[in-house]
This record gives sequence, C-alpha cells and structure tokens, in this order.
Amino acid sequence: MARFTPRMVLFDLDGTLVDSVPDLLVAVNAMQRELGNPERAEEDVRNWVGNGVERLVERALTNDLDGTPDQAAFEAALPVFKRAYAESNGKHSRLFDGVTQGLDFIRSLGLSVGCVTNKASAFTLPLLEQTGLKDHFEVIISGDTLPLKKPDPAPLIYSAGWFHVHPSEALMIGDSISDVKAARAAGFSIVCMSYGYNHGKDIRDFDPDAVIDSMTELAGLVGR
Ligand SMILES: O=C(O)COP(=O)(O)O
Ligand SMILES: [Mg+2]
Repeated sequence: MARFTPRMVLFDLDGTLVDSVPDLLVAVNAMQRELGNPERAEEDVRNWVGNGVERLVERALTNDLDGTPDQAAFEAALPVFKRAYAESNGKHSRLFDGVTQGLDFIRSLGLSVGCVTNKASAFTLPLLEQTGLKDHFEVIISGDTLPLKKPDPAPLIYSAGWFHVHPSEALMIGDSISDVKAARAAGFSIVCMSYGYNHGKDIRDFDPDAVIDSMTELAGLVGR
C-alpha cells in the first residue's frame, strides 16, 4: 500500500470521524412529522448525507437522492429541519472506532491538522465540541464558510494556503465521492474510510489512493 508523507492532513467529518446519521435521522423525521409528511428510513438518510443541509432536506422531502422539491415546500421545510437538528445534533452521534487513536497519531507527527466538512458551521462547531474533537483542529472549514463546498476543491486549497503547504504535501481523509473529487481537483492525496457514507456506493469504485477500515491503520500508512 502507498505510504504518505504529508505536511498537512485534513479530515472530513460526517462518515469519517463521526457517525452522525442517528442525529440526522431524528431531525429529518421531526421535520417530516411537523410538515405532515411520512417518516424516512435510516438507511435512506445514510445515503443522503454528504452534500450539506440543503441537499439533505431536498432529498428527505422527495425521498430521492436526486430529488428537487417544490421551492415553497423546501423553503418551509429548511428552518424546521435546522431547528430540529440544532436540538438533536450530538445527542446520538458517536466517534467511529479508531478515530481518537488516528487523530492522536497524526498529531504526534507534528503535522498541520484541519477539518473540512460540508456540514453548515452552525452544526459543525457544536458537534466537534460535544464529541471532544474541536481542539484537534487548527482550521475548521464548514459547508458555508466559503462560497463553494466539496466536491469543489476551494476548501482544501484554502486550508493548504492557510498552513502554507503545497497541495502535493497535503492529505485528505474522507469517506465520499465528494472528498475524492475535491482532493483530486486540489492536487491532494486522498485516503478513504470504508465504513463511511457514500450515497450507497462502495468508495473503492472511485479510486482513492487508499481505503482503510479504521484510523488505527494510519500508523502504517502515514509518516516517514
Ligand atoms: O453533508 C453534510 O452536511 C456533511 O458531510 P461531510 O462532513 O461528510 O462533508
Ligand atoms: Mg463525509
């Protein structure tokens, strides 16, 4: 397997560090009930995560990964979802096994470390705080921090600039096609977690540089 010697490592959040689907499911179904709509299944919600709050609400309303609801229905639903998610965020989420060890290992190498997520900042910071992860990151870029989010490379390139690191010395660790596309477009290396959310598809089919089952495996993969 490839060996990586980056100066900076960026971590995706949902599906990579934190299993956030239980909280998102509670919020989706609170929204659905309040709007008089049918509840959605956990396995569907799992496939809808990764493109930010707005896309999740659109998918939940239409019960379709590619769905676009009526604009008025979307505008009525979005604040309901945001209120419900502010309530559930962090309550049922848990770190995936190996995350603490993986983060500790990367930090022991003295590398610059950031978090780049498509989750809106109003939810990112409370979740990082509640899971005890916030202090691991020198930079946190949320889905609404910049005008463009993953799969656009902008948040990755911004982070590399922040740390004065060339993209060729940067590693992204994620779980989805958006992480792979953003990393490729930015000129980063990309390692993916096999357990994450990727819209129901196997992330191996999208050719990241490596796929691992636990962040404990980073010790055999990263560093000189
Ligand atoms: O879709 C979201 O809100 C967040 O997804 P991400 O943390 O995997 O980028
Ligand atoms: Mg993710």
